[in-house]
Amino acid sequence: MTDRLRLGLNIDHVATVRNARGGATPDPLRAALMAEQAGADGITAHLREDRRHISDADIEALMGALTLPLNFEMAATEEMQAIALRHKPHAVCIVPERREERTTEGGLEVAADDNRLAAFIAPLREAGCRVSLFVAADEVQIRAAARIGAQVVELHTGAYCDFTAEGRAEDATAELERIRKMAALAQDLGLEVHAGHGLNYDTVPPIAEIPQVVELNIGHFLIGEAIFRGLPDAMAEMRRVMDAARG
Ligand SMILES: CC(=O)[C@@H](O)[C@H](O)COP(=O)(O)O
Ligand SMILES: NCC(=O)COP(=O)(O)O
Repeated sequence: MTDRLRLGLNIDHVATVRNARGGATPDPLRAALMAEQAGADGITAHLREDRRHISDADIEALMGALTLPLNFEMAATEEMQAIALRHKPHAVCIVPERREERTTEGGLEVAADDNRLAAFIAPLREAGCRVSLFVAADEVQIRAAARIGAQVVELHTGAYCDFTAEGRAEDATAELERIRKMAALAQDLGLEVHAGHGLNYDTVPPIAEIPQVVELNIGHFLIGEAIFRGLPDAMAEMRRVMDAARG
């Protein structure tokens, strides 16, 4: 078996359920602590500008209670940079955000914004946060990420997952091939390679087989599965699927 593929659990949508009623339950911290016990390798939480799910208090609570590394997802704004520098999480992942989007739609446009992003990530890296950029499987973006000093790229698997769900097998295969090629390029450029968005038990195996990919961040699907089979069991099945694919 090649190196163990890490599983980061994204707990955003525990907060989505909580916020549906504006109360305190279900608590994303409880899910994170349960995931720790269930063998997660990390926790991912996305503090969106509109706070539609994860709140500032959630991040405070996670930082105070987690023993697992926190991967703090954030937009490239001064507000989020200040929050990240205050907490100094293990990792930050810079993601594009548009208020009107239902979920993250595309990857970060690094090349078109490289000078600003280079200056934006420098203090985060100097504060000891591992800096990841959430990008499409696109050579221009991967090369720009390496150029501006990111340590990690997280490859956006949303298009691949959407094509698969829509039965567009040829498009899914083509996107998967792009992801494979960009994972190899990213590693050649000295970047650590992660992948995430929209992954489920069916779409994970081909991604898990990519040798350069060392971490998957999975949230929406696993939180949904947890409704029916409980979080530990849902995660155990994903672990089994990942390990089986990794060989
Ligand atoms: C970047 C990414 O794909 C997710 O980690 C992100 O959190 C998606 O946004 P929502 O969780 O708001 O759907
Ligand atoms: N960066 C991807 C992530 O954290 C989880 O995305 P999803 O599984 O909720 O789509």
